[in-house]
Amino acid sequence: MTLSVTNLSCRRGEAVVLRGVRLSVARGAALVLRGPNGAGKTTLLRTLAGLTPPVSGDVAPERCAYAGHADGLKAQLTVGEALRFWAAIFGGADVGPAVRAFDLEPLLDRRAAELSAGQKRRAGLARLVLTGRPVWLLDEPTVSLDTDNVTRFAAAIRAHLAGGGSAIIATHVDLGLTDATTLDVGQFAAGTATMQDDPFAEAVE
Ligand SMILES: Nc1ncnc2c1ncn2[C@@H]1O[C@H](COP(=O)(O)OP(=O)(O)OP(=O)(O)O)[C@@H](O)[C@H]1O
Repeated sequence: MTLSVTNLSCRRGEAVVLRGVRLSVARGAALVLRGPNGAGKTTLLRTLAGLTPPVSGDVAPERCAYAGHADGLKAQLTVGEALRFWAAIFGGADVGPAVRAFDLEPLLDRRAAELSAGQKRRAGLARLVLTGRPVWLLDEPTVSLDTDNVTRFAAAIRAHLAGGGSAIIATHVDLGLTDATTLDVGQFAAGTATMQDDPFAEAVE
């Protein structure tokens, strides 16, 4: 099993958004999070990524690579500089596979500040490949991508899965991951609970 959590409760600000989350994703598998706007998909992914401490339960952020709504690029760095920086941070991986997976060769000398939204997104998603981490946490990753690049990104996910990785994805776009299982996040809704109501809250304050 690549990632398994039980009895995870998640907060957003002072609100407890999700309670009793149970999920697992195996090597080579993808899990697609479902639920309407506000259900808690981003909250769950941020908690799994270690960006927001869980109210209760354990996560393993060191095994995860997160791609959220922001691309995480420094405006003044070129795409090549950003990729080499990330590669150095995550253990010195060759940037070639990431460049090829996201068709970044023509953009390597361009500063992030001068990229289109979709170009920024491709450069940001390339970081996933460079991390070498087994679990990709993806929050609406295809925003700003054109059709060809959605296809390219879906191929990158499939390659990651084929290599024994896994992915947990919040997406409203069909990525063609026919074997993916789905998880309805709404079943874990915590109602109107706040941190003050939660007996575990002090443990993470
Ligand atoms: N910074 C914040 N502080 C407090 N509450 C927040 C904050 N951001 C979001 N929320 C609330 O947390 C709940 C869960 O939001 P979340 O972003 O996880 O939903 P989502 O399922 O990802 O929605 P969407 O499909 O719109 O992206 C919502 O009720 C939302 O209003």
